[in-house]
Amino acid sequence: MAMLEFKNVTKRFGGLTAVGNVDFTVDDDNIVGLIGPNGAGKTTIFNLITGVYKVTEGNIIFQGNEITNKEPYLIAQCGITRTFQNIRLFKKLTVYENVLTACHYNGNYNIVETFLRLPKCRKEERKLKGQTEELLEIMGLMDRKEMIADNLPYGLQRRLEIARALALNPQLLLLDEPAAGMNPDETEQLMSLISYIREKFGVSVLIIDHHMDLVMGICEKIVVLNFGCKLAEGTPSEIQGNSKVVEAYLGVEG
Ligand SMILES: Nc1ncnc2c1ncn2[C@@H]1O[C@H](COP(=O)(O)OP(=O)(O)OP(=O)(O)O)[C@@H](O)[C@H]1O
Repeated sequence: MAMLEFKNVTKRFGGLTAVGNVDFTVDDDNIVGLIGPNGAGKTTIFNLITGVYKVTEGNIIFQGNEITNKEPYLIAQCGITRTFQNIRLFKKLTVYENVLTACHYNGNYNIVETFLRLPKCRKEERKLKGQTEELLEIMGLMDRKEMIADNLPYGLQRRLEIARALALNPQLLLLDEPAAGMNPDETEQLMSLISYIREKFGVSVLIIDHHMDLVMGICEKIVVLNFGCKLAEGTPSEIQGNSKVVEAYLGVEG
């Protein structure tokens, strides 16, 4: 069974069809790429999956359950988390605090236990601090843990955002242009990291990116959008050899 089924989904903004009757699936343990020219509807699809935008027509099914038009916090609770094209962090908090606050979402203690500093609360706090350090280690951020997030180099801010998304223990991670602004070396390191994250956390990943080497290098499947419609779907080699895709991206000689 597919982890995520995006079934004949349409999103209209007034007269503009941003996503028109698009369908695709994301299987367990898969990395799927969503590519297409600017304005093709990629981020709108992320906003529909996460409940930020309401679907006009169609259905979104996650692990067999209908999540169409549910509230974003309920969808996050189901196990879908995301990063954003324009990075969203607590800019004035440290790197460590950014991840710890996200880990607290999974904390299993209440306000009374916290106030009274009961043993259960102290044990939970130790567990969350351990989780935070493990995530910082994996993301290569441990040596910057006391740095204010806003002062981190751009590429590391993107890694920090992924760490925060992973702190919520997702089953499906949505990454919106994680390599934006990165140089080729950083992009290559990020590719290895995303593959490692899939193995380590057993998550599926849906990724939007314009770096073709990244998308072609790590995805099992690629979905290509153009003007809100699905133009093609297939393995990286199928997509690279698809004449419609080459035409949409590169244009044809007149
Ligand atoms: N809230 C909104 N209101 C009106 N139109 C919107 C809204 N959000 C997106 N759109 C429109 O929907 C279309 C698809 O936009 P979207 O941001 O999904 O494209 P994209 O493929 O992610 O592009 P990019 O690669 O530039 O980020 C665009 O024409 C955009 O202007």
